[in-house]
Amino acid sequence: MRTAVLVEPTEFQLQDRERPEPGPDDVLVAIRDVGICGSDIHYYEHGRIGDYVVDEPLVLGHESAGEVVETGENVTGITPGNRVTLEPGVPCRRCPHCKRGDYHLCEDVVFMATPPHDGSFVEYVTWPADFAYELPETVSSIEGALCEPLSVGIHACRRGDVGAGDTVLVTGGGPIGLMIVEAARAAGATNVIVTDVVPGKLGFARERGVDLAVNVTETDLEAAINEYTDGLGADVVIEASGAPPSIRSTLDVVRRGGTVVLVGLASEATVPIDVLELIDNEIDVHGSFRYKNTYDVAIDLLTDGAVDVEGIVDFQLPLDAIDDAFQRAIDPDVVKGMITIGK
Ligand SMILES: NC(=O)C1=CN([C@@H]2O[C@H](COP(=O)(O)OP(=O)(O)OC[C@H]3O[C@@H](n4cnc5c(N)ncnc54)[C@H](O)[C@@H]3O)[C@@H](O)[C@H]2O)C=CC1
Ligand SMILES: CC(=O)[C@H](N)C(=O)O
Repeated sequence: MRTAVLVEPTEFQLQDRERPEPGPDDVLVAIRDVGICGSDIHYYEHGRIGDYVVDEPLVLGHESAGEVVETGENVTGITPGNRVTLEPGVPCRRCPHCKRGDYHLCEDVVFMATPPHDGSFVEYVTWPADFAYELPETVSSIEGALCEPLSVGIHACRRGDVGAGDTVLVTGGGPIGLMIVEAARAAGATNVIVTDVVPGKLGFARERGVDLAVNVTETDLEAAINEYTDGLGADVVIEASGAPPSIRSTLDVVRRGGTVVLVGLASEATVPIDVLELIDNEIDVHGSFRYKNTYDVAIDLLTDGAVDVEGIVDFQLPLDAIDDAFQRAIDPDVVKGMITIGK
């Protein structure tokens, strides 16, 4: 089967690998669509993300959907021919985190495209059947693949307890920021504001109907939010850029008693914050890591037409053109590239 392998930073090799056999609890999936995530681009360009180092050839890709072609003997409920989306992180199911329901915090998780585990830029993947979710006819394979970043958005909104009537500020208008916007609206937020530093990203966020888009290189964010909220501040601020100045600014723009959710992975390990400001204003600060129990919700939201994920896709290219696809995806104006396999 054709497999795109990152053999060195910025170098993919298309290899022919043996098709895997599903285990008794697995499904064998013919992969159709895979999104290119920011983490894939980071591994492609730099060969590492923090402590995760690509020191062996690695298959990237973890936002994937496809069609079941075979099932293991214990699998019920999914049959060949079903279209599915794959939740890319499979936990150990036995550790204290898994047992208390926080399976996304499992330290032994097998997460696609995170060294040393291969991902889904490949024709076939075997995956535990309970981490494969059937897609209804009305949900496309691309939408299925994008259940992954949408899940990041849903989880972040849950962490921020986003609810009806909230004013939500999302800092960073990349794919994750835009998925947070979708999830926040679906949760009932009535005012959604996005910041960025790239004019094209802000223009795109405006086209997608955000209530306010702020270029923080030109506009004082605190003043803009004060004006927009009559001096109150945003109910929930969800940081999705990872830029230290943006992380620092969250406490200046959240209302007293509000919530800050940190999603963006800071490019610096230490970002100073004013602890007294945090205490005096009784601000809740939450980290948000990946997601748990979001795939069914993501599919329901897509089925109901409550979110738009396909609209963030800039281009689709076949697996053979993966080099071109990554070169295009690096452009800061590009939001989401997709690889199409097996069509
Ligand atoms: N916590 C988690 O579970 C996850 C975290 N992430 C992280 O979330 C962040 C966003 O992911 P993507 O959207 O894929 O990344 P991205 O790099 O495509 O988007 C980030 C956006 O932030 C903008 N930006 C840069 N500096 C800014 C500033 N000072 N103020 C406002 N915007 C600024 C960029 O122009 C870009 O549009 C990344 O740090 C990524 O590593 C991604 C997935 C899961
Ligand atoms: C950090 C990422 O972008 C990636 N989606 C992951 O969850 O590891």
